[in-house]
Amino acid sequence: MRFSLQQVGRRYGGIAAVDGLSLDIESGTTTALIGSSGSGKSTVLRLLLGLERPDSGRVSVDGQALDDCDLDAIRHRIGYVIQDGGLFPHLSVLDNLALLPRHLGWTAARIRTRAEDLLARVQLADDLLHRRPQTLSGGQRQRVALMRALMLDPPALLLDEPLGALDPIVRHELQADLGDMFATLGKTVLLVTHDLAEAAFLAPRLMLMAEGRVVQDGSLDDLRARPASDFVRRFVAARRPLPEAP
Ligand SMILES: Nc1ncnc2c1ncn2[C@@H]1O[C@H](COP(=O)(O)OP(=O)(O)OP(=O)(O)O)[C@@H](O)[C@H]1O
Repeated sequence: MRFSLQQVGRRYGGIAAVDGLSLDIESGTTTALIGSSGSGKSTVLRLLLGLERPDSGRVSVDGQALDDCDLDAIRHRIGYVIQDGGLFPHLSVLDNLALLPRHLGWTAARIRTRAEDLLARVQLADDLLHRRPQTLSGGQRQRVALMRALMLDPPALLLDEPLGALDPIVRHELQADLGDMFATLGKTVLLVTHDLAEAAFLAPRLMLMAEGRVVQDGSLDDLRARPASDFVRRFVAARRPLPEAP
C-alpha cells in the first residue's frame, strides 16, 4: 500500500498543524515519523486515514486521491494503533477484536481462529481473550491493540506512539517484537514516535518533522552525519547518556 501527501495543509484556527507537506511512502517499507510535540505527526496519520481532511493539497493512497475513495474500504486495509490502545473498556478482549470482522460478516469460528493465531504472534496467553482491557497491563493492552489492528491482515499499519505509555522494560520487549513483526509481515508501516533510538531501531527511514513540515528525511546516519539544520543537530543530540559508573 502506497501513501502520498502532496503540498498538504491542515490548519486548526491560527495553527498550521501540517504546512505544505509532501511525502511518499512506498509499499512494504517501514518509516518512522519523529519530531517534537505538536509538530504534526499525528495529524499526518489522521489525514492518511481520512479522519481529517486537508485544507489544501492532495492525500492519496495507492495513487488514488482519498476524496475519490471509499473511506471504509481504505480503513479496512489499514491497521491503526494509538498510544493508549483505544480498546473499548466494557468489551472483553475477544469482543474488541471481533467488532470489525463481525461487522464484515465473519463467522464466530473464523474470528476465534484468527484471534488465536494472533495471540501467538503477539505472545499473549489464550486465557486473555475473555478478560476486560482494564484488567490487563499496559504492555498487554498494546499487544491486544496490535492484534485488533492485524485482525483483517491489512497491508498497512499506522502506529501513533504505540509504546509511548509503557515502562522501559516492557517498551524494550515490545520494540523487539515489533521489529520481528515488521521484518516478517512485509507491510507498509508508518510509525510515530518521540524516541529517536526507537525510530532508528524499527525503521531504516526517518522523517523528522517540525512545525508541520519534514525538515529531514533519511537514515539515522544521514541525520547524524549530515544534519539539514541546527534543529536536526539539536534533536539528535538531545539525549542524555547515563552518568559514568563511580
Ligand atoms: N483537533 C484539533 N484541534 C485543535 N488543534 C489541533 C487539533 N489536532 C491537532 N491540533 C494542533 O495541531 C498541531 C499538531 O498536532 P499533532 O497532534 O499532529 O502533533 P504531534 O506531532 O502528533 O504531537 P504529539 O507528539 O504531542 O502527539 C498542534 O499544535 C496541535 O495542538
